[in-house]
Amino acid sequence: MTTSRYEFKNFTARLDGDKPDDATGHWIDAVSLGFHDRKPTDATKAVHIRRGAADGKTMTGAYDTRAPAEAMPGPVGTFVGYDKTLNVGGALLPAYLISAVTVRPTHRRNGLLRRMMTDGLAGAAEAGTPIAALTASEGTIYRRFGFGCAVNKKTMTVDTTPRFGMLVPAPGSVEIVDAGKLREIGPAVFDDYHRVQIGSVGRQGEYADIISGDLGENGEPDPAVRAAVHYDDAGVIDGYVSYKFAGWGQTPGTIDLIDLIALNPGAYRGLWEFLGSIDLVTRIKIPGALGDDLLAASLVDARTVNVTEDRDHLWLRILDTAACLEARDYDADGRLTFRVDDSLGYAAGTYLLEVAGGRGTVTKEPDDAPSDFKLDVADLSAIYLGAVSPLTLIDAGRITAASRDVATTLRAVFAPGGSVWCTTEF
Ligand SMILES: CC(=O)SCCNC(=O)CCNC(=O)[C@H](O)C(C)(C)COP(=O)(O)OP(=O)(O)OC[C@H]1O[C@@H](n2cnc3c(N)ncnc32)[C@H](O)[C@@H]1OP(=O)(O)O
Repeated sequence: MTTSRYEFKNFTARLDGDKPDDATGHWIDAVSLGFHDRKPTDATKAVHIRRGAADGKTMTGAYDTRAPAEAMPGPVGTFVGYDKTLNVGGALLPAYLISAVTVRPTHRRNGLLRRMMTDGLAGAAEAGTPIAALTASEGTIYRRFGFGCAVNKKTMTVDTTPRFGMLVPAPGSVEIVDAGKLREIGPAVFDDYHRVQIGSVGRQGEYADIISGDLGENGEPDPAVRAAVHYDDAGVIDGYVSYKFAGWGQTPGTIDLIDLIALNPGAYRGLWEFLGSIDLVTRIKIPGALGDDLLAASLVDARTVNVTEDRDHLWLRILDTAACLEARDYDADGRLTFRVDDSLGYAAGTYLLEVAGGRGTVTKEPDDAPSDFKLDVADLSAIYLGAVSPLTLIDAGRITAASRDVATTLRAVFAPGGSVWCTTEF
């Protein structure tokens, strides 16, 4: 495996007048090829470039220096990295987000992903970013780079026939608003939500366009997008929903949820009460639902909620063990020593975590110091937010614990202070 025939270039997306410049246009074509999407028009590419400008994305392209003249122009490998924040419970931690990873089928398994990933992680570590994050197209790719799945998501359908109803009426009220209003309301509500929701990842600028219907799947505005907001008892907006009728061709009548953000459980229940009240529709499809079953617990008939898929969503990769462990809050005190393996080196070592009064202090110990746990950085990353129980990973043979006592202490110390959920797709 060699990457010597390839040239790697980093750049930011650029427009040349109304069109993407050649490098950017070809790079976007390569990404659409990799994900089997339709080739976007120059106008669509320009919309995405303008909308994404504020996210500070660095695009990487891998170019074949031996490409024949007939070959599709542009990179044969693509990769994007940019900086956002991750709510780790008690803090918004700077996070390096990775996305748009593709390698052309004719160049796969030559080490291009490995090269782009290791370069990207090296840059993030050098910049002092303590953690990296991604969502994966397949579950088998990223563990080798130190990523562990920390948050799952559920795809659900909800039956809103008369069986649907809340056990306890929600507080506040709901109003339908013009979807365009979400362009301002949406990001403001999300910012408040991001500050309190463990597992939440800061969103790309394009979200404002998507939830307001300004940017549909084909890059054009989507007039089918509708919106409602929830007001608390004091009349303050504390949640919104963006949704779309799936069309008269669908039986039963169906609404596809685009986004639902609620700052508290009352707003969440209120928005669901509203969705359940929409006439001519008896099914709501949700692409990524709260993992803790709040909806089912709120309903008269929990069987109206059908989980059609429950799978990995947010993958994390700790780059700085001490910074990550000291950043989050803890609900239980404890004194635990971890021996962390990391094939790329960043998080490796033996660390003592001492938790008192909700805060953790980390001391780096000699590598051969005795430890309570031996684990790979992928598994430390998986249990970090608390949604994945360390006991499960111990039983799976992924974490070695010195005793059951230290294992139960670890579970108590790492238990999250609330639900852990990530609604950001990236
Ligand atoms: C964050 C995201 O963007 S997720 C989207 C990922 N992209 C896609 O799914 C699009 C379609 N697939 C592709 O474009 C490519 O097949 C990629 C990007 C997944 C892999 O790119 P490649 O250049 O072939 O990977 P590369 O040769 O660097 O392989 C690196 C390692 O990953 C392994 N690997 C690569 N792809 C896969 C896979 N699909 N499943 C399991 N292992 C894989 C390789 O075996 C290799 O293992 P090793 O180094 O431990 O021996």
